[in-house]
Amino acid sequence: MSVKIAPSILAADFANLQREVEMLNASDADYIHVDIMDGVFVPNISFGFPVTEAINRHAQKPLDVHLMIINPDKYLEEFKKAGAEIISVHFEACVHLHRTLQHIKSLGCKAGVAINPHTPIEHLENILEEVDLVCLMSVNPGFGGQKFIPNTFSKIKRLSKMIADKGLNTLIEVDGGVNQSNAPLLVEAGANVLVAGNFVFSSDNPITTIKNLKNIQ
Ligand SMILES: O=C(CO)[C@@H](O)[C@H](O)COP(=O)(O)O
Repeated sequence: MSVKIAPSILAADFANLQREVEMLNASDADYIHVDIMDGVFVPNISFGFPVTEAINRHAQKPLDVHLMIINPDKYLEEFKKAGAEIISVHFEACVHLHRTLQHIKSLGCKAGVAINPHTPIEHLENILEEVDLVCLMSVNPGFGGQKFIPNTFSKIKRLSKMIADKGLNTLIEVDGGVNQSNAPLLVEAGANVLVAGNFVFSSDNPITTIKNLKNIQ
């Protein structure tokens, strides 16, 4: 299976969102990664339902919605309505993670769990069967354009083994500081979805940048 690419719309030009989404439609991107930040779980506020819905109105790729918010259960229906196909909640924000994942699936969405750089993947041992995608944060969540944290490599390898040992096909997504230098190593370690924000949108030719990431073996 070739690696899936999920450009993070957080790094797009918000004044030209339709144009940016149309660019992603024309690219090899597999998903559009949508970062929702509440200013409480993370020290930044991004955007909410109306902007997600506006992105979805133009998108021809599935929306991969990453909720960096407390109390995600309260907002799952709204994000489903706004167009989310994958909804990832943070392990650190969910007291009843099993219940939250069932809730996401009951809406017909794929259920993802995002974990912070300091959170051991071993915490997912007893929930992995319920998870469609694990989003390994390779930066502290809250901002685009940060430096990649190298402990991600060992987390990918351990998670890959855990998934294989259980006979699952859970996707491993890496999010934060992904670029052309670390991407081949991430894929080699076992990542199958790469989120890239600034690396894509700040490049001279985002379509070519996405294609180059996609062609990593
Ligand atoms: O969730 C986050 C940040 O909290 C990420 O999705 C970033 O948006 C990725 O951006 P880059 O690090 O690739 O610029």
